[in-house]
Amino acid sequence: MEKQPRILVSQFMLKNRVFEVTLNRLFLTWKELNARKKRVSGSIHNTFKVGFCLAKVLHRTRGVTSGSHCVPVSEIIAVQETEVDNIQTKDEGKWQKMSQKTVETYPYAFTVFYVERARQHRWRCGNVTFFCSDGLLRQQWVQAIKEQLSLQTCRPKHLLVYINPYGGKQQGKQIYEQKVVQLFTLASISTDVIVTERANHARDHLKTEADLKKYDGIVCVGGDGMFSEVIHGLISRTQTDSGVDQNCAHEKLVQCNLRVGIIPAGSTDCICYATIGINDPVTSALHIIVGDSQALDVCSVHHNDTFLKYSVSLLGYGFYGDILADSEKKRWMGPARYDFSGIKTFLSHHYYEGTVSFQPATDILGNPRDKTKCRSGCYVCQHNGQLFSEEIRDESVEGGVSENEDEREWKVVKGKFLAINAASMSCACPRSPKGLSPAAHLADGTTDIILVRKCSRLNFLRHLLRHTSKDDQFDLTFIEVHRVRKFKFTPKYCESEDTDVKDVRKKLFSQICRDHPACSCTSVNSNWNCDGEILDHAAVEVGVHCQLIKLFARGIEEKAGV
Ligand SMILES: CCCCCCCCCCCCC/C=C/[C@@H](O)[C@H](COP(=O)(O)O)NC(=O)CCCCCCCCCCCCCCC
Ligand SMILES: Nc1ncnc2c1ncn2[C@@H]1O[C@H](COP(=O)(O)OP(=O)(O)O)[C@@H](O)[C@H]1O
Ligand SMILES: [Ca+2]
Repeated sequence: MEKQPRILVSQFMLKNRVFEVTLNRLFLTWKELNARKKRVSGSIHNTFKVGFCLAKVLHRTRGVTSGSHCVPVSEIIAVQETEVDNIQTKDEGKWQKMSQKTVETYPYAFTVFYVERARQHRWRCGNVTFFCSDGLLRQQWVQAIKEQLSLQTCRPKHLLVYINPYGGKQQGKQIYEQKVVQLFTLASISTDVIVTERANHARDHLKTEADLKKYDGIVCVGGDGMFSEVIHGLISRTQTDSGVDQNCAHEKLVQCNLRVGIIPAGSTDCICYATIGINDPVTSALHIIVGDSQALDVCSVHHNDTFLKYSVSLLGYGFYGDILADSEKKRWMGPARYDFSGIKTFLSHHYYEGTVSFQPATDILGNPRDKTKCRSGCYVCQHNGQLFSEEIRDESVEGGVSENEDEREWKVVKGKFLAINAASMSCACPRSPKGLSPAAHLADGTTDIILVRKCSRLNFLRHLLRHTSKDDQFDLTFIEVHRVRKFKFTPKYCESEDTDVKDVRKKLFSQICRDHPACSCTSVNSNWNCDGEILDHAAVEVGVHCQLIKLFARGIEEKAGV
């Protein structure tokens, strides 16, 4: 077949007007040739139904000026030849068939589907249909656009999808079928879908059974808990395949190559919200289709040299641990369980004693009190990621852990805490759009430890309320925040080798309450909330693994659509 020219320029009809349409390696543009020409009634409009109606073209695309449009090739979803006979145009608010005259004059059409930016970081699938009188010209254009799309090698072709039918409002299956399937089909993505039948089904399948070579990525439909399952399966599988022992807290873990996409259908959806800017299934599906990639830090959590869990968002002891433990009993309430347990936990006002030790990350760019935030293409993440990989290289040359790391000073904070939170990312979510640590980075190799010391209910409420306003939630005397690469927590009432938290509670409960006759405390230790899962131990050792996994995301874009 004849080789396509590098740039295609042709004239096509659109909205009954003539447009000059240009395609090069980077952009598809269309520009009205005679902008003043009056619109003829019954004209062709570029919003219409083709099979199923994806979305109205709202002319919100970046780079749109009046009569001129520009779509990056990297944001084209698909191109299709269009049957002119079946096209319905929207005119004066009503769907109408195109006039016979137009059909006869311009019987050849093709439709381009592309990403449109809407409000609050939402993406939608827009479309535009060009009409012409020459069948060969249409064929040449469709072919050329398809060729450009085939050069987008970062796009996934075959995906493994896990759906949690019980997450959030139990809508996972419906959300996937009604909002995602048609987009994947349009983008020629094939899928193997597994609807989970029990907790840890996805994790175990990934860990031992799934033939990962077959896929270009994994998609999970659910909340943060479901995402956690998927990355546990994927990280464990990658380490096993590479002979790395997860139980060794100081071992360098091997990065996972397969990207993971999250179709939000959970209760908090913090990971999706903080990496894309919104928890919206269509937006997530489009980020998967265009083949976005965002690296993510992962914390490993160990107890006495035994691996417990990984965390990518919140590791919270005290307040958020107690909320989670209480809310698990109220799953039937759906996402509202967190508000209910939140108020209950706030009123109970428990504090916990213990020691937090950490190595402050001093050699990196960024600080938890920064005003600038982690955004798409973040310089801080790139810089610190580079620094981190250089350190790792040096270590492997010398063999063993670098001296620098061991020599770094450990800070020790002892006290009574309402909450100890480690946020590896902002933890932005619909409840708090700026998150627990607004300046935290997705991929800088660090986590922000937020210590909330014992204070009055009123002061704690002030701190909580500031998560929902512009005020600085760290600018309070009882709050400390540190950016770290590693930390340890030791509860005052330590667990012995073989006992778990429940045994400790039993053992110490009587003694504590003898010491404080008026106290209403129910437990001496809290639980760790690890991305929405409860850990079995209170004493933990945590290390950050810089950019261990990758998501189908690009970080939050600086400027959203109008
Ligand atoms: C008074 C208003 C205070 C608003 C404070 C909001 C801070 C919210 C920060 C939330 C960070 C969430 C980090 C992510 C955690 C998720 O991994 C994890 C699992 O998600 P999944 O169920 O989708 O699987 N989710 C959670 O652990 C849920 C945390 C929910 C926190 C809700 C907090 C509500 C607090 C209400 C306090 C009310 C005081 C009222 C006084 C009269
Ligand atoms: N088929 C299933 N039945 C019961 N639990 C499941 C199933 N699939 C996954 N889970 C578990 O459900 C929990 C919550 O899932 P998630 O999708 O995060 O919803 P939510 O955001 O409402 O917590 C996770 O711990 C996950 O392991
Ligand atoms: Ca981080």
